[in-house]
Amino acid sequence: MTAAPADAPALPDDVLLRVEHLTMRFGGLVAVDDVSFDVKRADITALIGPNGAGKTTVFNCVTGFYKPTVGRLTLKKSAGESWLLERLRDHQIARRAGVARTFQNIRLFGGMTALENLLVAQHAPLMAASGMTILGVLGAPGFARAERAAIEKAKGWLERIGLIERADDPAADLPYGDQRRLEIARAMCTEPVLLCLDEPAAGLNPRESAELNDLLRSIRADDGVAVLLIEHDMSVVMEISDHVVVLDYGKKIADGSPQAVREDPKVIAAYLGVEDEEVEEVEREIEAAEGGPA
Ligand SMILES: Nc1ncnc2c1ncn2[C@@H]1O[C@H](COP(=O)(O)OP(=O)(O)OP(=O)(O)O)[C@@H](O)[C@H]1O
Repeated sequence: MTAAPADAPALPDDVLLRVEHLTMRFGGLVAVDDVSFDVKRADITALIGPNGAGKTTVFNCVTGFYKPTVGRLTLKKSAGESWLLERLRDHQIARRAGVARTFQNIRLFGGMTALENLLVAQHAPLMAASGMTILGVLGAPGFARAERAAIEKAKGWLERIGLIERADDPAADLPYGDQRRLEIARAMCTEPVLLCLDEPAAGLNPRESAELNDLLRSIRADDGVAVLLIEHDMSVVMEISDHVVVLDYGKKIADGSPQAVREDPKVIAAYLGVEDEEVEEVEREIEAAEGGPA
């Protein structure tokens, strides 16, 4: 592992997370190879690429599930101060640095109600209000206040995701798309600065996909929370992302606006599965289709 610098560097105002030279090796396999990119505040950044490109591994490094073999992950803490995520344990990244995540497969507590799932997410502030004592839980006015605030917050999120009528239903009884949005609401109840979503649109029908897009847009606009998502559904990526980072065989091959990335011959080649020497040919075909070189 590379030595981390003595001090976390200050990031430009508009940058929330800076990934620098991220490399992750599993034995002889280089799953992520010298990848660098920025996630800006209140932007939706999509991480895309063919199967096995290294997207989940980048996610796992940002959220602390893996310690990078090499690289620096700087997350802005407050004006002039930053966290170095590679130095923190995963629970510290979630609780102290404010990075929340969801997984490819839904991980709600299926037997608990929708409301209870959102209350569980607020366990940490509730326990802090109890002073970590049973007397605190039973009698302290501070705990009662914190509990009321937690319920209000949970109800507010159920309203936002259109599930207030189903607050008392077990999470497992909800349709798939509702479970996805509930999971995102649960992550948002931890008040993150960065929300990491692993394939949030997977398995959704077009209506559920549109509801997800609306929710993510409102998180960007109303909560000012930056979103980093892995997504295979290009209609979701192109519709809601501000910034797209493309990986292929562990390396970054493109980084820019959805429009720029969509027209990048290297990206098209990666998705079509053509060899490196065929990229120029793809480039010529795109130019021809667009009526000649730009
Ligand atoms: N824990 C691990 N041990 C060994 N190899 C791993 C591990 N995790 C991932 N890999 C390998 O690293 C490479 C990148 O995998 P990763 O899951 O990050 O790709 P991905 O882009 O998320 O793929 P997908 O779109 O299929 O989910 C793959 O070759 C994978 O087999």
